[in-house]
Formats: sequence, structure tokens, C-alpha cells
Amino acid sequence: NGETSIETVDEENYTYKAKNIKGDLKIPNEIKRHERSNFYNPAVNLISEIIRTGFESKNLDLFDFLRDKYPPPGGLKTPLPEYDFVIIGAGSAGSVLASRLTENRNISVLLVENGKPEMLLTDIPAMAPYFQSTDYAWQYYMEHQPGVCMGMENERCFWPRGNAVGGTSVINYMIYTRGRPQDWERIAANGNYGWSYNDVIKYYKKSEKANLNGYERSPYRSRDGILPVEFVPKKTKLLDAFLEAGRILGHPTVDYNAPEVMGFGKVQVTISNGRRQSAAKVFLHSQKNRPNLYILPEAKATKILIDPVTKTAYGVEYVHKNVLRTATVRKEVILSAGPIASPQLLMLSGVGPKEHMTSVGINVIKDLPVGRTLYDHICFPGIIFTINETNVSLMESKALNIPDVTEWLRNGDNDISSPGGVEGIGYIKTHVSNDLELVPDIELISIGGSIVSDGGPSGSKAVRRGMRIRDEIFNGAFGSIDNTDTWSAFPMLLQPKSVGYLELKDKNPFSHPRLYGNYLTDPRDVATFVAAIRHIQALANTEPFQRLGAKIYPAKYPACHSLKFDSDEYWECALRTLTATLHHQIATCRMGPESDPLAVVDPELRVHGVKRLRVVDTGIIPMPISAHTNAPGMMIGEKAADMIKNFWNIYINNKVQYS
Ligand SMILES: Cc1cc2nc3c(=O)[nH]c(=O)nc-3n(C[C@H](O)[C@H](O)[C@H](O)COP(=O)(O)OP(=O)(O)OC[C@H]3O[C@@H](n4cnc5c(N)ncnc54)[C@H](O)[C@@H]3O)c2cc1C
Repeated sequence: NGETSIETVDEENYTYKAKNIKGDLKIPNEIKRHERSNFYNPAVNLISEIIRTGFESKNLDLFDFLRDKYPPPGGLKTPLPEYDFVIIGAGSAGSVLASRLTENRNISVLLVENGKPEMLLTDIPAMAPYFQSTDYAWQYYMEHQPGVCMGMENERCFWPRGNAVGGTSVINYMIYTRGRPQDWERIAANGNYGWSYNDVIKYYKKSEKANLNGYERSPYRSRDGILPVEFVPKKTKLLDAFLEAGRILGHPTVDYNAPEVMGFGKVQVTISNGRRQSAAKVFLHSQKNRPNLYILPEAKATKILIDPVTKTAYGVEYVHKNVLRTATVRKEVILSAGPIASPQLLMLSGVGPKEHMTSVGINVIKDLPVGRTLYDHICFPGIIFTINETNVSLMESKALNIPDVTEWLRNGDNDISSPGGVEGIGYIKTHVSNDLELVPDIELISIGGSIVSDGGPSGSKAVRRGMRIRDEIFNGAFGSIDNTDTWSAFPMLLQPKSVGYLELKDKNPFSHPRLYGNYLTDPRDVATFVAAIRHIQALANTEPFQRLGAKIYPAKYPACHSLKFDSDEYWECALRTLTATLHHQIATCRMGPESDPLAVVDPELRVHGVKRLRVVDTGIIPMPISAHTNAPGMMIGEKAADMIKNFWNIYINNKVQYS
């Protein structure tokens, strides 16, 4: 029946005994104590209680009926000992890849996922900020870096990642962006054949089922795929003002995902009928009855098995229901565990920088710069404008209540279908950019409110808590405008010059790796932010925002008290206090030709120097792109599926049985 138990994992004592790791390895306390916020909003309270109880009941999942089901194929109780492919991680990329590979019924895939399936509540777009503080997210923190994230708990930035069937696409804000053409042209020009804009657009379109009023005839959009990409049905006057102000300052209103023009647009989202469309919902749930696809939730891969002599991957070790098992592969092991867990697993399995791995006691099979490059997109949520009209912005206190949730359940489209308040996207090239091409250095994210919009006595405060902003910092800066009508635009730094890295804490697969953002270490990044803040102020000074009485709010931060409000120095200090990430960590398993000293995988995503092992997730993106990374993740899954099918002649020798 597929039982391949080797040894048990004692969950009670959180000790992990495996024959190949000496001694007992303790699961660190900080991981056991999953952080949970106290939500005050009654609707949110009810919902978070449901999720919490669901996760805490060990043997009986009380709320299982709300969860998506992935029944094992063929009545199996546990997976078989061997598959054609084992994919680790059912996230944005892994879900697409598993779905595409098993279109051919002769190909068997085991998809090992640490998290649980989604539930009804993760479908609610307005709840996007809440899931970061539940067990649907890995609770990673960046290492302390002096001079950034100063206003956050323990002065550390929070780096949650999705822990679910569907991965981070289950907890994200559902914004759909593809990157500018130059991003992909530059990646291709660095020796990455097959990754030019024309190459990747094919795969974006392959997934997409666009329903974007006004862009039906665009050659860059497709209605033939299965991934819904839509506009948010409801909008506030603040979005109109943002787009109008943009036009006044020379930014046309455009399809911001089309290549020809750079401009502003209504946010495009992976939401349909008011419900989140995660990679799992779209690509896995509809295929869950395929007999050749075993989707295994709540299973943690702990090691990739690699023959040290032939340097060939032949299987995966994973823990499921306290039992350590192995599954071997006839073809390949594919790592889709995301930009933090994939490099961690590579290193735990003997693939990584020699010196570092030796220092934590791991035998090196292949010396590669795993984890040595890490870029992220950081933003600044603290430029907030008060509005002198009421009921203009999206306020949690007015939207997220039990009658609205009930109405959403019936009809879908109301304020609850807002992706956490995001309404508009704008690409700008600031005056400090020295890029010779028309490549934006900042994305502006226009919010139908701001980080004060979920406050007040009964507010959940989920957004500020999702960023882990300390209460005293938040209250000192914004206490007097909490829960009032406001507008804000978050500037997101698209092309960071500062580069981070990650490394193992130790060789325990249950430990979190050490994450170093190295944010704002390059002064050009600070200058770009300040230029972006000035541009947002210019937008707010245009007539459409002035009609609403937009006025910048002079927030006070302890570290900045000696600086004059609105000076460049003040904004730098504010930015260093409220440094927030938009969670687009990339490049930790960087793609590049063998000649690239920083490359981990080749342009076909095969790990350099190790056979039958690929990485297929956003960690392969080698350099910053002008995009949030969910759609690129799914595109990578699509493209990898084709590369793998070609490599193994899967189309040629076997008839495609499913579509
Ligand atoms: C709060 C938040 C908001 C975001 N908002 C947006 C947005 O609006 N738009 C956008 O485009 N992007 C957004 N992103 C980023 C985007 O969602 C991610 O970059 C993208 O989903 C990553 O895809 P991936 O396939 O690389 O990894 P993931 O989707 O993270 O998948 C990795 C999977 O591997 C699993 N896994 C990890 N380790 C193991 C293991 N050892 N064994 C088994 N399974 C394992 C994980 O549980 C996870 O399911 C957001 C991210 C966050 C955190």
C-alpha cells in the first residue's frame, strides 16, 4: 500500500530522529509558537477563531468541511514508493507544474506540500492581510539589520510565505502583474535562452482567462486559459482621483501589463465572482481526481536524496503524519518550495556554498552559490493623506461585518471582494533613475484608504500587524487619524540595488534559515524612495485630490523627532522606521548559464552539476523585475512544464489524455 516508513517523528516532543542525521534535532520554540494576532473585529474574530481551531485540533479537524479536499488517488492510504516526478511545494509554480505534467495520464506525479488545503475563508479577498498571522503562513523573520525595520517588533521585518496547498497565492493580495518587456529582455541577454519577453508572454497567455473590460482585443491578453484575471468590481473615488492625477502628470491610463506604454491603471487581480483564485483553486482543485496525481498536503520534505558519486537526484525524504518516508523518482525531483525553502532544502541535501555548508556540518555534494543572491521589493506605507470628505475610503469598520460576509457568500461582489484595499497600480521612472531605457524604478500602489483603515476600537488592525509594526510606533505616528478617511499610495522599489542573501541556521530541516535583506544599503535605493515620495505628493496636489481635501499627514516617529517634517532626511528616517516588504524575494536559486558565477540553475532550470534535479519557483528569477511575483511564478510553472515535457519526450511518445 505504499508504506515506506523508515522511522517515526515524535511530534509531541518536537524531536526528529532520522538515520542520516546524528542525534535529536529540536524544532525551535519560535516555530512551535505560531504567532497569532488578537483580532477584535467580530467577523474577523469569528473567522480567525475558526481557522485557529481548525489548525489546533490535532486528530479531528473540526472545520474540515470548509476545507478543499484532495482525496488520494486509487484509494491509496499513502503515496507509492516511486513516481515519475516528485514535486516539493504546491505553490504558485508547483501547482501549475503538477497540473500540466499530469495532463498526460502515463506520467505519475507526487506533489508534497507542507500546508493544508484552502478553506472557504481564504477565498475572501478583503481578508488578504489576515492570513499572514495564521498557520497558513510560514512565520519567517528577516535577521535584525540596524537602521531598517526600526518600527517593527524587535526591529525585524516579517517575511511570511504561504503554507498551504496553493502556497503564497493563498495568502497574497492577488495583484496580477507580469513585468515590463525590458525586464525579460535583460534576463535573456544574460545567457538565459528562452526567457525573452516574447518567450514568456506566451506562457502568461497560456494560463490566462482575462475578463478585462476595454482590453478584449489586446494581443497581449487571452481568454483561452483557466486563470481568471479581472478588475475589482467596486471602486472608490480615490481610484478615480489617482488615475486622473496620473493623467495630469503625464501618466496615461493604460493596461499596465501591455508592453507598449508605461502608465497607471486599475488593479488587475486573480479574483472571480468576488473570490480568490489561487494557483491551487485554478490548477489543482479541478484536476484532483486524476489517478496519476497524488496531492499530499501536510507533508514536509526534509531532504532531496542525491547520489554523491554520480551526483544524481533519485528521491525525496518527507515527513507525513509523524512518519518519515521516502519516494524515489523514475525521472526527476523538482523543487517548487519557494525562494526561501528551496535553497534551504538544496543546502540540507548537500548542494550549496562549500564553506558555509561545511561550517554547519553538511557534506558537500555540489558547491554552488545557493542563497547567495536575494533581491526583494520593499515599500513604504507611511505617506498618508487625510481627506475632508467622509465615506470616501474603504474602511474595515464599515465593510467587514457579518451581514456583508453573508451577502458576499450569496453574491460575491461587494466591498469584501477588494484585495485588501488595493485599487490602482502606476509605473513611474523617477528623476534619479539613470537607466537608459524606459524602465520604471517605482511602482505606486494606490489604496482605497491606508494602514489606518482597519483601526478603531473594533478594528482588526490586520494590515499593521501583518507588517509587525509596534503599537507604540503606530499610535505615536498615526493614532490621531486611526480609522478615519485617508488616501495613500505605497511606493514599491522595483529595481533595488541593495542585495541580500540567506543561509542555514543549522542542519535541522525544521529550523528557519537566516534571512538577510540588506535593505537600503545602497544610497541609490534611498534616493529613489525619496523621489517617489515627492511624486506622490505631486499627485496629491493635483485638482482631483485637492477636491477631496487631500492633505499630507505629518507622522511623528521617535527616531526622527529631531528632523524637520517633510525634509528629505525626515523621509529617509521614516522609511527606515516603516520599512515594509511586499514579499517578492527572488534570485536565491538564481538562473544563469554555467559561466555566471552566481547561477544555481541553468536556463532550463536544472541545478548546475546535479542530474535529475530542477528548481521551478520564483527563486530562479535572476534579477529584479517590475512585477509582483505571483503571475511570474505561475508563468515559470507553465514554461517549466513545457521544457520538462520536451526533455522527456512526453508529448512525442505518449498521447495526451487530459486537457
Ligand atoms: C503577504 C503576501 C502578499 C503578496 N501579494 C502578492 C500579490 O498581490 N501579487 C503577486 O503577484 N504576488 C504577491 N505576493 C508574492 C507571491 O504570491 C509569491 O512570490 C509567489 O506566490 C511565490 O510563488 P512560488 O511558487 O515561488 O512559492 P510559493 O507559492 O510560496 O510555494 C512554495 C510552497 O512550498 C511549500 N513548502 C515549502 N517548504 C516545503 C517543504 N519542506 N515540504 C513541502 N512543502 C514545502 C510551501 O508551503 C508553499 O506552499 C505576495 C506575497 C505575500 C507573502
